Amino acid sequence: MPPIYPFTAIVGQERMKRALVLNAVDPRIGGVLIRGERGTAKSTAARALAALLPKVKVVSDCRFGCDPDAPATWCTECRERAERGESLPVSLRQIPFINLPVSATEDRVVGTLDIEAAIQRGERHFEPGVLAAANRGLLYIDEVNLLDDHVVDVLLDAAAMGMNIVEREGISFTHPARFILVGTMNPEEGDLRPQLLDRFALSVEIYGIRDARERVMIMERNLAFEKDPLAFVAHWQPKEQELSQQIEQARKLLDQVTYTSRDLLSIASLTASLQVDGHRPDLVILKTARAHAAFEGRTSITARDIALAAELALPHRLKRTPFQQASATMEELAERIEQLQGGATSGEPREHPGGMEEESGQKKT
Ligand SMILES: Nc1ncnc2c1ncn2[C@@H]1O[C@H](COP(=O)(O)OP(=O)(O)OP(=O)(O)O)[C@@H](O)[C@H]1O
Repeated sequence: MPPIYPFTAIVGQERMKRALVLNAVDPRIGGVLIRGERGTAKSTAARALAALLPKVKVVSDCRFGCDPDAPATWCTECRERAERGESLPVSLRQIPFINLPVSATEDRVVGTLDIEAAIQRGERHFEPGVLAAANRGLLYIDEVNLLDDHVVDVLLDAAAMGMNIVEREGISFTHPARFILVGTMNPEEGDLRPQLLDRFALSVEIYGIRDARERVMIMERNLAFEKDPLAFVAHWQPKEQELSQQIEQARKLLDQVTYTSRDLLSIASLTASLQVDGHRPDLVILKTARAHAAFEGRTSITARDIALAAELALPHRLKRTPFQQASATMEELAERIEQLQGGATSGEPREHPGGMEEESGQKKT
């Protein structure tokens, strides 16, 4: 594999980096949509993140990279092998980075069942698609707004469920499809339908950096990388290692992160006052705030975690009137949340267990 430009060598673009890292801490957050200018390190950051993430344990000869420690998520083939009493070989694998082409069809994404083989020979043949290749990795969809709406719908459904179920003529095949979803788009080339927009958990608006010194730094680093990629990668390796370990620690801590009823009330008051649609944003803010607390090595969330999460979860969900600016700044959001924290005095805060599933009825995917 050719050397990859390191994540930690990307200059600025902190909000995009934060959204990506928090999805890596908890892929159940549900992905990030990066909207904005070309040439702003979107694909560089996504590819670099996949390269630095810790290796994962897989069933070595499984086409879907099933997790040997999570039998409930196994594909149809691993399940059948286990039922036959076969022991499944285990190895470590680098997480895959999958780039979805904009011309992708539904079959290419979900995979195909060979019905003729089933009818003529009684055999089940499943040709894996992009969802299989992306399992436990990072799925990058460049120009998601130009992809067929139905394909986006199928992708987002699988991402939310964490599995891909293909059914045809009474035959079905299931495999896990848990991945970090990263979509990008240039709004000048058309927007996503609001229904699809809302199903991306987080969003980030990205612009070219205006500061001349930072632009110089971008040139210098890219020239150094082009001149001697291996030396450049080696130079950044300690920082990459540090971030990788921080993400790994955060993943372990995540289920222990608690929140109080006051935190929930802060989130609810914020989303209610901004009149966002539905309840998805509330859940996304909570999950993201927990991932941020875990990333900083804490086991309870603070108003700042909620503010940082809201900054990522709300921009694409704020309703615009013709005369309104949709982008609430970080400071405005933080101010709102701090006010809400101060005002939420009804009853004593109650500790909740780390898992939000009990509270929201949401299942881990
Ligand atoms: N902030 C940055 N720090 C370091 N390098 C950067 C930065 N922004 C852009 N670059 C460099 O600029 C080039 C273009 O970046 P990249 O291909 O990631 O852009 P992109 O946002 O994915 O654009 P497109 O949508 O056109 O593919 C790369 O060589 C990348 O390393």
